[in-house]
Amino acid sequence: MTLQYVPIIDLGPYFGGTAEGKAEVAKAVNQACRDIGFLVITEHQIPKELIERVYALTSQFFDLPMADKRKADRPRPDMVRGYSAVAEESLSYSMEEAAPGDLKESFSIGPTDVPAEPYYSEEMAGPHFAPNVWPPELPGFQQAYAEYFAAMGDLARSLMRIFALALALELPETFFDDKIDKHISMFRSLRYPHLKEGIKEGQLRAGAHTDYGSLTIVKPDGALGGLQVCNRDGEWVDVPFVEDGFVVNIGDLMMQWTNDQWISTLHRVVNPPEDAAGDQQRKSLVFFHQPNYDVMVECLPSCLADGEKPLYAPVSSGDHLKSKFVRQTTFGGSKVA
Ligand SMILES: O=C(O)CCC(=O)C(=O)O
Ligand SMILES: [Fe+2]
Repeated sequence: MTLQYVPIIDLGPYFGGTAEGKAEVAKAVNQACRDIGFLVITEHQIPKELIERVYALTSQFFDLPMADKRKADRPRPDMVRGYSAVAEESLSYSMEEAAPGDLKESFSIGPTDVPAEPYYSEEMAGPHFAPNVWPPELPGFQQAYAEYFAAMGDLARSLMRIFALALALELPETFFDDKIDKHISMFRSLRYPHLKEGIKEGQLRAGAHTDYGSLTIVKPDGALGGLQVCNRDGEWVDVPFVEDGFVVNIGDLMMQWTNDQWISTLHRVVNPPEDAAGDQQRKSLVFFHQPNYDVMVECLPSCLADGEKPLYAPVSSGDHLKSKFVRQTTFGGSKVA
């Protein structure tokens, strides 16, 4: 039976380290990625204290006056760093479809503590290791964000190991390790204000889109107006909110790697219901995991049945990401691509 809802999967048995425990988790993850492309994970080993610290500093940042947030403004359209205000981006643009700007503001960082080696600065590295921009006002912010980025990188590596186990018996658990050891991921905090008026026709907190990379790890809060996923029957279903859980979904690159055996699912963030009481402002912490820029993503041999052909031409992780970024930003409503 195909899962039509997002399952909740306890990673405890994987981290417990026994072969049975790992196989049990890998099996559940395989089904989730095949059927709906989303799962909620619990027992993920990320300290609650770190999540709470990042949340608190994120609130402080978004509460700053606009002029102060603008001190950490996004430097260039192809550099996803720093602050973007409400409606400056539309995720639906990345799907080649015109849509009003998303009702969210964001703050983004890329890799921190980048080594002073040519790999990170040569032409091919493009904007992937661009310097971060930080808000000058908030002590502890840079430290907390860098710690969170590192913790998410570690969790993503564990998830990629589970993916390797889930995909094929013949793939070693560490198959992806050397493809993500210089990952070009992005961590982005989001605040969706609770707007009661001025919302345009079709304007959402985040328009329907798929994510680009290998996987995404989201820490949502419980506000009304949350994340929805389009299931195999074409219905929008709510992602369950689990207090200490993370939402994980796979992105387009993982779908290509598996020749569509796993799906990068359309999702969106809806507005709160019109009669929602109180302030239903929503905050989320989103980590977009993206393999090393020079990794060629091409169909895994174990995902090809006899006589089947790869559906996608091989693409480098860096080129794939760059092609998506530029489309996502809007300036005065026109598409920059
Ligand atoms: O805020 C969320 O829960 C998810 C947002 C999202 O899907 C994205 O930014 O790609
Ligand atoms: Fe997304």
